[in-house]
Amino acid sequence: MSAHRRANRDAGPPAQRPKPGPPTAPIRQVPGSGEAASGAAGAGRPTPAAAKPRRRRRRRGGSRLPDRAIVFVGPMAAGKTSLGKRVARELGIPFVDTDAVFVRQHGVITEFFATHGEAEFRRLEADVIESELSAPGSRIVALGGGAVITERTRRLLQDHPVVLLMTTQEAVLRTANLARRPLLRDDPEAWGRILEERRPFYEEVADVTYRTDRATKEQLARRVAQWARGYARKQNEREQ
Ligand SMILES: Nc1ncnc2c1ncn2[C@@H]1O[C@H](COP(=O)(O)OP(=O)(O)O)[C@@H](O)[C@H]1O
Ligand SMILES: O=C(O)C1=C[C@@H](OP(=O)(O)O)[C@@H](O)[C@H](O)C1
Ligand SMILES: [Mg+2]
Repeated sequence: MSAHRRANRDAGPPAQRPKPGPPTAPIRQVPGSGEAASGAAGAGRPTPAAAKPRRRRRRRGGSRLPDRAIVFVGPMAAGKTSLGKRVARELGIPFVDTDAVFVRQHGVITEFFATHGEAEFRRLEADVIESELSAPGSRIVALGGGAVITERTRRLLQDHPVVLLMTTQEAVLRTANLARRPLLRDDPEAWGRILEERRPFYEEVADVTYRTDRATKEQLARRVAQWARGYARKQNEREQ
């Protein structure tokens, strides 16, 4: 079993194509908690304010974070955008949401779907993602939920640390703004069906999985940030 499969123990069957690159050491997934257990996530960790100066020192050292985009994937309304922003803040690095870039370039997504259809959306979405992933340097990049169905995008993700966020339909229907999501607004219950269609793709690209319905955003932001630092450490060890 590959390292990233071990990290995805609660996310379903093994990927057909193991993803190369770090992490190389096992990163256990705590069953049911959705947290990577490679570090002491949660208890005893510094407050964000206290942690800030230390993060800055680490960043100047230049070796504490992956030197490329850390990518968030997962089903609609799992928390990619909101958690991605928080993790970027926690790590002191930029955040990019590829849906927001799409909107700046092509207009509102619901309207784009209505006028041009999903296939054209996917083509342009993949262009946006390719352009964002090609930029060097540490960044968090949140994708739209359907981005992984495009093979070109999945191929690009092989070269990036990928965090999969998972949740449940019940949690999504409770919290999400469905009007902004063209695939859900007329049929919210489609969420579960769409997830099952895409699940193999999510599992193929993911290095680690977190459940966003079982912990607060604050807890998750710290845990994912910790995981990203561990990923970079292993990457550096491999390169030395
Ligand atoms: N633990 C959590 N992590 C992330 N988002 C959460 C969490 N709990 C509730 N939410 C809410 O779920 C919604 C997720 O929306 P969003 O971040 O846009 O998801 P996505 O980008 O995956 O579609 C937001 O309204 C967010 O406030
Ligand atoms: O899952 C999908 O097909 C989509 C998800 C959306 O992003 P979020 O996952 O951020 O809601 C957005 O890209 C578009 O509405 C299509
Ligand atoms: Mg989003």
